[in-house]
Amino acid sequence: MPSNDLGPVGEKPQPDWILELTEQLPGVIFQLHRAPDGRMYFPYLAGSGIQKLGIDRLDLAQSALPALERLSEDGYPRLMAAIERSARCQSPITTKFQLRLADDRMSWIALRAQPRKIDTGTLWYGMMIDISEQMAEEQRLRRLSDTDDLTGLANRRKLMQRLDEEISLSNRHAFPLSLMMLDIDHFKTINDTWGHLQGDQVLKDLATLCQEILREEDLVARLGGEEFALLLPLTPELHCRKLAERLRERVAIHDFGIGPKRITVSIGIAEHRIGDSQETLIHRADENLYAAKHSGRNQVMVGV
Ligand SMILES: Nc1nc2c(ncn2[C@@H]2O[C@H](COP(=O)(O)OP(=O)(O)OP(=O)(O)O)[C@@H](O)[C@H]2O)c(=O)[nH]1
Repeated sequence: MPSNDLGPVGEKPQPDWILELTEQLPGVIFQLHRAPDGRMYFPYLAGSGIQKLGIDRLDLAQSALPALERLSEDGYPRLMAAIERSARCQSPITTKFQLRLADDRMSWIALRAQPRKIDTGTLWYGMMIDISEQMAEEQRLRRLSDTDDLTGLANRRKLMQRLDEEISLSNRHAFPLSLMMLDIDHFKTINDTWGHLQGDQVLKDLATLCQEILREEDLVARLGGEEFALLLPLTPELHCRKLAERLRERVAIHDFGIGPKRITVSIGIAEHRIGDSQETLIHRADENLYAAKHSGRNQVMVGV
């Protein structure tokens, strides 16, 4: 094909070996045409991925709609915005989205395409490839890096990330937000008396108790050792204090495998104030935890 020929390749005869090569590709290569009125179609489509899509390429040569209708709810506006931006700035499209394939599976698709202005609108030269496996692996690794090994709770890294998001929402919209810092009392004695394995079991059971008492949108994290943080979005201090009391009482009567009434916790609470950073909010909750420890442990403290 001459380099100055910008027309659709689907209209030109191709040698057999090109046809064979393109049909075997593990993905899809395409030309996508968009007219000034926004209508789109694929003048050229090739690759083994077309079978997985399960839409006749002759239909797609008339209109891109049957493929666009398979996009996920958030994938559709994202792709449309990418196409619009690419046409306006004549910049490449680099995006990914979820698409329903012929077997009804939602697959993650990566799309790269280069636009060219032509007389009849914009013509993209691009490729799509199924990246569902990579996305699943990425998700698995992200979960691992966000999770505390022993309890399966969120770890400090995840807490900081959520705290960042929730604080910026609260700063912007004045949504209430509360944070509890919780520490097991005399945990060293528990380890020394019952052994480290039993100590680990206490930590796991406490993680379960915390999760049972909170809502799904709350976050329980283990910060390390016997220290936990509970982040409660849309929760004012008064409500948080009631939950903290309930949790403290439940822990105090629970049998962690060493008989009931053996374990207690101290809890410090802080409510978000406009302008707070992660550090100031955590610091206030920590100060209250410290005060709870120094006032005799097995209590909830709010004051500072
Ligand atoms: N079993 C177990 N113990 C841990 C883990 N991480 C930290 N610890 C132990 O937790 C204990 C914490 O002891 P301290 O910091 O003295 O606190 P404490 O004994 O709870 O005393 P107060 O907090 O003042 O009530 C130490 O003995 C640590 O070895 C863990 O993952 N598993």
